[in-house]
Amino acid sequence: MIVIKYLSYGYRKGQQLFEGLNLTLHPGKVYGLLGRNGAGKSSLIKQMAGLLFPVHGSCTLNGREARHRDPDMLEQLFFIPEECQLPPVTIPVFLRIYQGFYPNFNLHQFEEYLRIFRVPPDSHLRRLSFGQKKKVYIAFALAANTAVLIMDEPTNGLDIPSKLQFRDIVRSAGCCDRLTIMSTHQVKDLDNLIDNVIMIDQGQILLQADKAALTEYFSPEPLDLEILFNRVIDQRS
Ligand SMILES: Nc1ncnc2c1ncn2[C@@H]1O[C@H](COP(=O)(O)OP(=O)(O)OP(=O)(O)O)[C@@H](O)[C@H]1O
Repeated sequence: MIVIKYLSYGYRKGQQLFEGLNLTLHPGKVYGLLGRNGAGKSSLIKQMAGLLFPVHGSCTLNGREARHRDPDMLEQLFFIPEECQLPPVTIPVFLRIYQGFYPNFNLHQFEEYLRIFRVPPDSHLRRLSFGQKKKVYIAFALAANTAVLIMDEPTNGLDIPSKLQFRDIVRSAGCCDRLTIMSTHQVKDLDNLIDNVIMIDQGQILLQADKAALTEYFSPEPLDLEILFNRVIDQRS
């Protein structure tokens, strides 16, 4: 569970991005963090990953302060940044170095995800394109089977077929108690993966709701997250 309580944060003194933010995320759910460019999505999920620290308030992962980045917490947390930096080694060497950090890592799953993404498993990471590197990172992250998986704009840099493969892989990797949160400003890319929607703008949470509840609310009209998102944002402008 991720619990954010009264979190305030700003990059510069006197300029608050978040002020008194509260949010609780539960295991077993896939959260979509939606917001336009500059809304604060990356900053919020970096707080969850312990990469930015609250000025006031707290952010805890399963009861531990994220900012402490305890080894016990880190082996159950995977964060995929928007731009993935990977060491200049082959995939087998990468695996030898990193898989030991994740006790639930599953090699068979990793190989299967690479196969679906069409990345040769013996590739040298230095020779892969931006999108191919991102696929290796995503495959590794899902195969790590951590309790918490945080992805920042995971579909950025993926071409259209790869976005479909991404959706298939995330769906097939879904396990009952993993908490997944994905940020995006491209709502359509993640629409049918998400089961809870969080919309933020200018550092504030505009809406948090289960997609099932939203679907029922909008029934008999089909729920279109992109239209809802634009409507919520328009009301603020
Ligand atoms: N390192 C930084 N130093 C100063 N300001 C920053 C820094 N990183 C982000 N910001 C500012 O914080 C605000 C939120 O940025 P953030 O990257 O969290 O937004 P975002 O919703 O992830 O945007 P995008 O969709 O473009 O990735 C923006 O106004 C941005 O200019």
